[in-house]
Amino acid sequence: MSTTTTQAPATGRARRPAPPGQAVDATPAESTLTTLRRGLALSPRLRTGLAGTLGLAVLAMVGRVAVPVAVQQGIDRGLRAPGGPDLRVVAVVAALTVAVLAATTTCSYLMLRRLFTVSETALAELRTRTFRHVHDLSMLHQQTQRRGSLVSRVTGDVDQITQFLQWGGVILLVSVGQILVTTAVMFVYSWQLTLVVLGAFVPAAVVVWRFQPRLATAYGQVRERVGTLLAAISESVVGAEVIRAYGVGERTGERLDTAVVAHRRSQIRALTTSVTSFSSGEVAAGLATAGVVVVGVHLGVGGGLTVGQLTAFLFLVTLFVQPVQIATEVLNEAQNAIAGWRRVLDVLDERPDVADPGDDGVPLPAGALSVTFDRVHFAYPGGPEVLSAVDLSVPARRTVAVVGETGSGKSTFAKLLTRLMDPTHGAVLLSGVPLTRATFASLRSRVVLVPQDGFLFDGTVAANVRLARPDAGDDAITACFAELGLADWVAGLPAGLDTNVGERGEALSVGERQLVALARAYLADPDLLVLDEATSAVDPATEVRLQRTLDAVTRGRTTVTIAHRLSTARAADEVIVFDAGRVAQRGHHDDLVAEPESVYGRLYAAWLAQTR
Ligand SMILES: Nc1ncnc2c1ncn2[C@@H]1O[C@H](COP(=O)(O)OP(=O)(O)OP(=O)(O)O)[C@@H](O)[C@H]1O
Repeated sequence: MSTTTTQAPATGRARRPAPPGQAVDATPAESTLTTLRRGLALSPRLRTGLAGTLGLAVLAMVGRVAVPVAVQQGIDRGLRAPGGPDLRVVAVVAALTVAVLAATTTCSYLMLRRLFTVSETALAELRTRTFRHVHDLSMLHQQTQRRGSLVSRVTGDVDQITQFLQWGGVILLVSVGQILVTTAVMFVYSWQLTLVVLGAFVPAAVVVWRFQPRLATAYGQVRERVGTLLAAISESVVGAEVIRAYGVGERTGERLDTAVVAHRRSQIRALTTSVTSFSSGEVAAGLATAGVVVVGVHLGVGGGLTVGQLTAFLFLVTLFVQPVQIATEVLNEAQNAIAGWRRVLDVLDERPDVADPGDDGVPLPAGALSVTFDRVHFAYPGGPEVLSAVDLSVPARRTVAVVGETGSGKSTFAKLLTRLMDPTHGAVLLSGVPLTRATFASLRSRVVLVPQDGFLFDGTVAANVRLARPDAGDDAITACFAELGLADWVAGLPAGLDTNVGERGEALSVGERQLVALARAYLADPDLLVLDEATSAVDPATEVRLQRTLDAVTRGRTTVTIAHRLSTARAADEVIVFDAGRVAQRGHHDDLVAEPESVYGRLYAAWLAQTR
């Protein structure tokens, strides 16, 4: 039976999702419009009240056009009135202009407020959704070299969309409004001059249009390089200790330098392309103004245009040219945002490695859980098989130790057992329920994995333990430490339960971190506990304390321990020995050591020699 997950793509659109484990950096070529359509479909809130916002943008623009119209009316009907200058008309025109400007300023304020609120809300949702999805992709997708790339999608790429929608989007809306209103007023004054202006911009429009695909490619590369740069930075920060210890700062620095240079080059390439496209707008602006002066004077001489109308038209040309140039620039910036959007959408399209069966799922049966591996095979994406035909069962309440040489498949076994990954073939069952059918809510509350490094979050000891049961009060947490025989250890901490453990728990020793992680598992009260024993040496006192705590935590529940210390294997009800991805032996420690030539016999002899 194949248990490979087949969940529909997150965006629910027709494009074929990438299979689990496939690189998300392989951004397929896709047109700007397709990306926009996909993006808007995924964030429908962005379209909320768009017509109203556009309406407000157009109204806001009326204010700007009011000035040239007022100048024309002031000159033709006031200063150059047929019966001599009429200052009353000038005063009325001025008062009306002030009123129109006040009304349009209000429209402009309302438009900006709507735009900011809608875009911030929609993009906050997109960021949260992307983050959750990246989290769901866990195990197979979040491999070190790609973490920077994934992080850049949730941060930089979403920021790029936000910046564009808020500033570029506003400017684009305002510009489009200004172009529309100005064109209409220009037509009223002179359709011939309006055609001259529009004609001057036709070649520029063609250039901008033709440059869009090139810009899309150039900015696509920029966004990808930002991801590579973040990956290089995150690796050098996370691995700072090793880098210093081995004096390999220069080599790591070189990787960073290469990423910085590649980013700079792609950015320059994108900007050069955008400047070429932008310059065509400059040329068109010059042509339009010159054309209006020449044709306007010609029309004026023929009596087809008054001085006031020509003056107003020249104002209007400026009002038309300015937003056209700005819109060209914004369109270029839009390509950067669209490239970011495409990367965010691509990540959302990736199928999670494992998916919650949701309403089709069933809760795990009550009580301690039994474990069955039914001919389980597993291979990491693109790699060889690391677990082959694993067939085993562990009765409920049994304590089992899993041992084997490094790389024999023990951690892979633990990840399959806790459904951090699904087998390539075969099935894992808990009390007869295939894990692929167990609801996440039931699985995550009944099965707990304590990883080797006992990861702690920045916060107090109590807050870290409380992660297992958010409603647990300090009394319950104190009682939990007491039941584990750790009351005196907690009392010895600088601020007891309120002691801060620091980032990743680094203010505590490795052994102490394990104690907190075990208390967390104990409070969760799981029915199946999977422990990855710490390999790092802890001092003898902590080791004794850890062992006592472990005994208390595992009592009465099914426990599978990835055992690095064979003292743990010796104390287990049964030992399962892995060798090159297969179960080589299983039985009680005493029976297994009776065969000194077996895998376990050799492991035990090596361990004894090392501990002596
Ligand atoms: N994320 C991964 N991608 C590709 N291959 C992996 C990955 N994780 C582990 N492997 C490979 O799978 C095999 C089994 O690894 P696993 O971590 O299960 O071994 P292990 O017995 O737990 O080793 P150790 O005792 O050192 O922790 C190894 O050959 C390892 O290289």
